[in-house]
Amino acid sequence: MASTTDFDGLLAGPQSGSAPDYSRYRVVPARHPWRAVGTVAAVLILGITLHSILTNPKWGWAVFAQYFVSEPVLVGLARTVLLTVLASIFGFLLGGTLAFARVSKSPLLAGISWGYIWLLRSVPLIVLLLILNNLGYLYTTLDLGIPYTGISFAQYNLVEVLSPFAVALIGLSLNQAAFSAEIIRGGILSVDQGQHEAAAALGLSRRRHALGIVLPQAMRAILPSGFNEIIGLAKSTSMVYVLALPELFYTVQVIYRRNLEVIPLLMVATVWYLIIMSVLSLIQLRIERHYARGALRTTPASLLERITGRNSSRQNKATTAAQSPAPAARRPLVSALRPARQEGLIEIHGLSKRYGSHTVLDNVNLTVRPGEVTAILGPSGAGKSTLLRAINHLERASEGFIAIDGELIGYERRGNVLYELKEGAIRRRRASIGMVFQNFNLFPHLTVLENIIEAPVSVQKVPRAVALEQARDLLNRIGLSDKADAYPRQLSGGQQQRVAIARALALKPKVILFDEPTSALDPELVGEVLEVIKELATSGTTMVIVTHEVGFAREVADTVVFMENGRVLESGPPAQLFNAPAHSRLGEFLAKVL
Ligand SMILES: Nc1ncnc2c1ncn2[C@@H]1O[C@H](COP(=O)(O)OP(=O)(O)OP(=O)(O)O)[C@@H](O)[C@H]1O
Repeated sequence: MASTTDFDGLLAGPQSGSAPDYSRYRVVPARHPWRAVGTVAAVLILGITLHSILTNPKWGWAVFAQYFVSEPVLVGLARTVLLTVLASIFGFLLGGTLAFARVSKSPLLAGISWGYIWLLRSVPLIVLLLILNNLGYLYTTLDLGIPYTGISFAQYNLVEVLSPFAVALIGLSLNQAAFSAEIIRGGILSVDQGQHEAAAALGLSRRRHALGIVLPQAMRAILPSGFNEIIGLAKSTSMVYVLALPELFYTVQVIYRRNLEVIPLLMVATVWYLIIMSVLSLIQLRIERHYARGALRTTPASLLERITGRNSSRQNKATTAAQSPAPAARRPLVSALRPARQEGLIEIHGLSKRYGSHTVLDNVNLTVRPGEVTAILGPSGAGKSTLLRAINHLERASEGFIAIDGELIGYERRGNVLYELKEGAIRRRRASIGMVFQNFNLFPHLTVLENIIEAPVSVQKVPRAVALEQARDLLNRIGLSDKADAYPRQLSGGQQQRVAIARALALKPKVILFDEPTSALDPELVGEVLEVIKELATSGTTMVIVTHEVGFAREVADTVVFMENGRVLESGPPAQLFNAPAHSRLGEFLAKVL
């Protein structure tokens, strides 16, 4: 332990003006005597209990050994394992479908899902099993055909179809589905709203959105309670004794009723249940580790890695890669974009947006010419972000229209009639509009490269190898080649925002929308993001930037738009707006922010 004299020496350093020599101090780890006492007590109690269990002849260990791997017990065990595995698979598949139905926008699907969950959670499992077992008395045959027409393709005797195993499997699966649906729904709800918006802005299909973005992130919340359910299910299989189905518990019951060796045979069942639960717990650990990728800055070492002292996870490799030598010389960003063409004309006519009685956008009219950079300024709550999100159809207009290169957002014009587009068509159109969010909204479970290629591969169907090459090229141009395999949470805020810009550029959009791209960043990191945007501004891509960086807007924008209370109060070249504002509110705003 550091002596008083040593401690004095530590303090004396800065006071005397010279740094203390820390290398001569010895560090003594904190001691926890009560922890040691507790451990010894626990080991003692465990030892006494084990000794008593192993030496007391009444436990009947010889009988235990005789039956532990006997044929009827192993057959019963196989049935228990099979029921657990199959009912878990069917239960979670049906539960997943019910959960997605419950969060869907369709009131009918959500209502049906709610009704199923309500009913199955209310009926005790044992009652459900008995009802299913008696179904054969209610309906003697199972007809596959067209109802009420007399047309039948196949007919089965229901009593034969519903064997005890089939009844047990159906009952356990239906019961499991109701509980797992709510667990999966909880996981889905735990995924940040920004992730849904980013997936929508990239034009990902519903399927890819649900299975590729939402579910992998939801899994972290789903797994602990999900495995609880599976473990509960493995134990609930013992309830199928009401069907006289000889699974593990029923089998030992049959044996001990015959030989009256109750305790040894209950121990046979208990030890097998312990083994099943231990295997399930190990599987849970493995799966949890898989879905933890990207969620933490460093993946915790596995049990094996902790024992061997090696950490070989991909995430930690990525961190090492991040420290590798500087990559090849950086190429300019501008040449990576689509060749400057007269594309990306944005026309906004009479756009209004209301939430209830609150008017957020009020008859906005604005034209952004192709290749122009437009900065939108205004006080908080002016409606700037809402306007930007309406351009990308993340917000639906209450009135008015927006067109990009003459194509209406959200509608298709045929003659004088406007047909509202379905979600699939809206998503396809979104691919030509890039969006960069305030909070980056990178997908945390995907590496930097995977984030960038996600939309080109799944939306534009670019071959994976080509998309990877283009993504590496983009990363080089934004100076982040060495972070290709890192996860977003391993990057600084500025780096994350540069990756988010690369992700938007990967779709080669006609228009890029920036929603306060620097406001979530530390002042030190703002510069690196603004540099990338400045470079893009010379590329001829149409850009609309909502920003609070007035100096940046003055330098980069061709047009500045000033908004307040959902209206455009003034717009024009930066020199005109900043040097001679026509509207008194703009003058007041500039006086405050400059
Ligand atoms: N989903 C919503 N429901 C109800 N009101 C909303 C909703 N979204 C935005 N608003 C309201 O719309 C107004 C404009 O919001 P918006 O985010 O567009 O403002 P902003 O100009 O971008 O502000 P800031 O600079 O603070 O981000 C605000 O008063 C906000 O409370």
